[in-house]
Amino acid sequence: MENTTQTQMPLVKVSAVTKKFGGFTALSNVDLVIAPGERVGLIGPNGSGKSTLVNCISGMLKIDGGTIEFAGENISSLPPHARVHAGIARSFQIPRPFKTMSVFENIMVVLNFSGNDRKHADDTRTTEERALDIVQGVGLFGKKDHVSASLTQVELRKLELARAMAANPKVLIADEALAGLSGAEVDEILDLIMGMKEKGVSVLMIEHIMSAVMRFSERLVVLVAGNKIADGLPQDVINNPEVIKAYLGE
Ligand SMILES: Nc1ncnc2c1ncn2[C@@H]1O[C@H](COP(=O)(O)OP(=O)(O)OP(=O)(O)O)[C@@H](O)[C@H]1O
Repeated sequence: MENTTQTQMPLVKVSAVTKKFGGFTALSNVDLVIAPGERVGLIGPNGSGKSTLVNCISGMLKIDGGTIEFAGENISSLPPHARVHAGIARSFQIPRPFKTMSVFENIMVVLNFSGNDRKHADDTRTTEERALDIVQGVGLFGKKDHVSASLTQVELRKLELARAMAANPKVLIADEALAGLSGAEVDEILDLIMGMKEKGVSVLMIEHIMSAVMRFSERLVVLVAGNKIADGLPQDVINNPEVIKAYLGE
């Protein structure tokens, strides 16, 4: 069930990646391609290797075999900060916002340390103006001067998204961004993540909430026990007997 419609140069290209923890193989020859601006859902039963795969892409884990390319460059041995700099942002696990700083200050920190390097040449806004635009973009303008420790759960997710966007990424890895939110809040955060496509940002989303995965994904990838068992259009993938068996057998 490989997607054969991809003709653009992939933004992310994971080829035959293997990751072992001691004698245990957490990922076995996994391939994954993400096109520029594409929204890809990554699902699989608990312990199937989803976090391990995104940790390999973001550089938190070293791979034991295969290659990871980003925009045509082999980044397999780059440290995490160099991958962030190249345009890979990871949200919802680390880094956490600075609790004693305001929403605005949290965005300024990211812009000063990473986003400014990667801003578009024709962007004439000041750093402060850019920070305010980002804060406004996630609906936190009214809270811009509030310390992040005072934010609600859904506001914190918005701040994390804003921090990821401030780094001006080409791909965002959203790892269980919707966990613990109410139905309306899930829709709110999902809308923000889906809106990134208009900014040209690709998103790889790990998520257990299937209704959200189906709404979000242009393509759906399934890992089971460290192997990719399906990769294609979401409707096709969820009707794949091997995928159904993997979930029912959980
Ligand atoms: N640092 C580690 N050392 C040893 N084993 C690990 C380590 N990290 C992950 N594993 C093992 O690798 C397997 C894959 O774990 P991983 O966290 O990638 O799964 P997952 O699909 O993200 O699961 P979940 O949906 O529960 O988050 C599991 O069996 C896990 O116990």
